[in-house]
Amino acid sequence: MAAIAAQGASLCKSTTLATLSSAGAGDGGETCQRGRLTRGVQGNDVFQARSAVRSGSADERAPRVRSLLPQLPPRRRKFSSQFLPSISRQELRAKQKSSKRGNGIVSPCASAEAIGVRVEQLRGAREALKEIIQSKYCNPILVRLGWHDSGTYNKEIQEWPTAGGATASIRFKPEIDHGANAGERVAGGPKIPMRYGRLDASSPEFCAPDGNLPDAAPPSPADHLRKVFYRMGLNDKDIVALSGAHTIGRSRPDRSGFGKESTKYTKDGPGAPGGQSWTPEWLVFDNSYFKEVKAKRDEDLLVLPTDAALFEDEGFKAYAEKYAEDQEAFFRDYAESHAKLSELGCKFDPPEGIVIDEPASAADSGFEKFVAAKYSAEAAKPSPKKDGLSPEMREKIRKEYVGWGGSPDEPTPNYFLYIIIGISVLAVIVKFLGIVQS
Ligand code: HEM
Repeated sequence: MAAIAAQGASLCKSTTLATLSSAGAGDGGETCQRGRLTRGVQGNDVFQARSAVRSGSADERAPRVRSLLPQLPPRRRKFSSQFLPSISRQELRAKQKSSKRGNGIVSPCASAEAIGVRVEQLRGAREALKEIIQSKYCNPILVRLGWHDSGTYNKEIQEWPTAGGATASIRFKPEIDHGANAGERVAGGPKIPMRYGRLDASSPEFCAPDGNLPDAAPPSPADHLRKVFYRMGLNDKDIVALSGAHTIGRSRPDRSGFGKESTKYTKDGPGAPGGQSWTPEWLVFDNSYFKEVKAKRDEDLLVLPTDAALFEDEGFKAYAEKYAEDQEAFFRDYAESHAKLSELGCKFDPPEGIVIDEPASAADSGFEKFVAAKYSAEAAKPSPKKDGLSPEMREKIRKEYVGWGGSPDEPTPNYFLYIIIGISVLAVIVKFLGIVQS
């Protein structure tokens, strides 16, 4: 998926973190599977990208490195430099020091312009990350990582980065140790409009409080989901659309406590085998999550209480039914909600952010206006009085009509027109006969 991993990127250095998201979402594969979320991503994407290019034999590495070389200035023909700002670490530290504000909040990065961030570098980073995802199947865990970073946001708190959100504070202890954080194929899916250049919170003092992320089995799942997502400023549509991210990935009992050790869909991997997925094709981003949760047809597929709530709560159901039936609608809404999620609590440098893709055409960017009533439980009931007739009366009339020789599959004949034509023909005949007699 073109931009699904954008969230995962948010733990990485601000300028490059969003590239993860745009690279596509897998499981941590061998590396990412091992435990807590950041063990999969190792702190930042620069590190990941470096190790990905360093991994494998020299023969395997050569084409990867070659493909990146043309984008690098000659003196920087080392892969890792690709992602680094074109100033020295000392200069960067000095800039960070001088950007300490009176209120104690640190602006951790010099301006994007000053550190020489270039759109080509970001694009190069994104391509490298796509390779990592393809070889490590780590798209699901990257999406989850980004979501867990963003999902701590509290809209009632005005101050950045204390409000939480996509500030990469998840890379610090204690946040990474919170219970909820235990734990190419490019996956397809919608293209998400991403902005890069998010600033990272600079120190552990900005870690979100524990307990901001949702529980998977709370006593009242729908109320709990609303409490958590409304705190972020998100709505029912966002809750349902974003839950659709479970169309990829697996749950593992040793991490979250949920899911089976292994199922017929996960016993052979790809990546580290085991866990329980929500869908059979758990590296493909499509709308199968909604179909499977609705059908509950297979014990090998996971349905958490919070997943089931999407088809039980009247407010959520309208959306869940729609997404089960219409993948395009799911993609449009998911892209919109994910873009929102990825910018919760964000500050950009430059303030308008950095866009590395051509703007989508007006037709592509227009999110369909969602009419919940069309899919609501009410709409599903037969409408009793549209034409003032009860369903029973309508059925009686239909039967009488069929009894007279009419067919329910044919339009009603236009008797009025036939009568007019008949009268006209008679009038002509009478007139004609009159002329002949006289
Ligand atoms: C609505 C409330 C949510 C609950 C209760 C929930 C719960 C969970 C749980 C229990 C797991 C299994 C973790 C493990 O054992 O490794 C999981 C995995 C996952 N979640 Fe969620 N989640 C929620 C929302 C979201 C959202 C909003 C997203 C993304 C936008 C998301 C993306 C994922 C992904 C991609 C995985 C798979 C990770 C992997 O394969 O390693 N989840 N979630």
